Amino acid sequence: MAAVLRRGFRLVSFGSSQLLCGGCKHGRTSSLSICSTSSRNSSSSSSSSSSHVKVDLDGSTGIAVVKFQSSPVNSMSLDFLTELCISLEKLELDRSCRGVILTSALPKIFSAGLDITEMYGKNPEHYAEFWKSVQEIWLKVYGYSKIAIAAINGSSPAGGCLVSMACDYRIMADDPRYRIGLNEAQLGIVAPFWFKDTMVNTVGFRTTELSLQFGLMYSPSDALKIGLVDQVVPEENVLSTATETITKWLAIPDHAREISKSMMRKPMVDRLLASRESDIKNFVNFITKDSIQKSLGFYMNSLKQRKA
Ligand SMILES: CC/C=C\CCC/C=C/C(=O)SCCNC(=O)CCNC(=O)[C@H](O)C(C)(C)COP(=O)(O)OP(=O)(O)OC[C@H]1O[C@@H](n2cnc3c(N)ncnc32)[C@H](O)[C@@H]1OP(=O)(O)O
Repeated sequence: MAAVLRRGFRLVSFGSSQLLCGGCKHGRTSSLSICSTSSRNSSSSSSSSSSHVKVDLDGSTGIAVVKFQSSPVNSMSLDFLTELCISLEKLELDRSCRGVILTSALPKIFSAGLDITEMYGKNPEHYAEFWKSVQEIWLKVYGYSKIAIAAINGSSPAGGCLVSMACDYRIMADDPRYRIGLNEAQLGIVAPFWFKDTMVNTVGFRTTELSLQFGLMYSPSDALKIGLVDQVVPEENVLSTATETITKWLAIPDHAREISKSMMRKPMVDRLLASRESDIKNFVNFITKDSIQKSLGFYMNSLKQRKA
């Protein structure tokens, strides 16, 4: 079975089989396969690209670089989340991959977080499908069996911060214009319990309490002080530092690292798995409220006006 799955990965970059993405069941795989390309060379390195995500796997080191390439700001739309989840799932099934680096192909932005247009002016069914895909990306990254390092080469608010925190280690570019944090409160929305718990497990209770209530965004140096990121390096060194870092992690026997990680993270993964439906209902009830839609509308307009 594993061999079949691996062959599927080689031949069809974003495979049409649900088997290939057992943890990412949006039922959206076939439409995404249309725009993807892939190639593999003799040393079993490979590249694949879809509209939102590019993957380069170096077969000699076992390191895959997963680049977000969703212009203009890598906002996490349903399609983005689906493609990212499928890419990570395939790498998880690929025995030649031992760790992934998540980074951005765009300048100045790691990810603008969840795509606000997916949460505004749509119907409840759409919100439920979207939220399921948000849950899935968190479940995939937080529970990832392989090493996951975030190379944060730009701003990373809200959902972008969540995905970074779900990784094993975070390296951020030292540009003082960049910001990272869970700023949901500033949009008039509330980070759900699993965003909160991920932050508590990263920076501790008190810092999370202040961060969530104020919707605080941190500069790289402040993020380093509170432990939201593990290292701050010059922007041009972010990817090379991530590669050096992952190489150190690769020196640990996979099974020992993986079981240790699971021991730390499984209770939180299980908590969301046990309450997925109620969490979706809660999100849909919340996001469909007139007052919340109004807040999101104001926020979207303020983003546009800031530019004008
Ligand atoms: C019960 C639980 C309930 C709810 C839980 C919900 C949890 C939500 C999590 C989230 O992730 S919400 C999203 C939070 N994200 C943000 O607040 C980021 C907002 N964006 C920015 O701050 C900036 O855009 C930036 C990312 C710093 C980039 O700045 P820059 O100056 O480079 O670009 P610009 O602002 O001009 O934006 C370009 C373009 O992109 C649109 N945009 C930006 N962010 C988003 C987004 N998150 N979703 C959708 N669209 C976004 C922006 O409006 C511009 O559009 P335009 O070109 O059409 O004007």
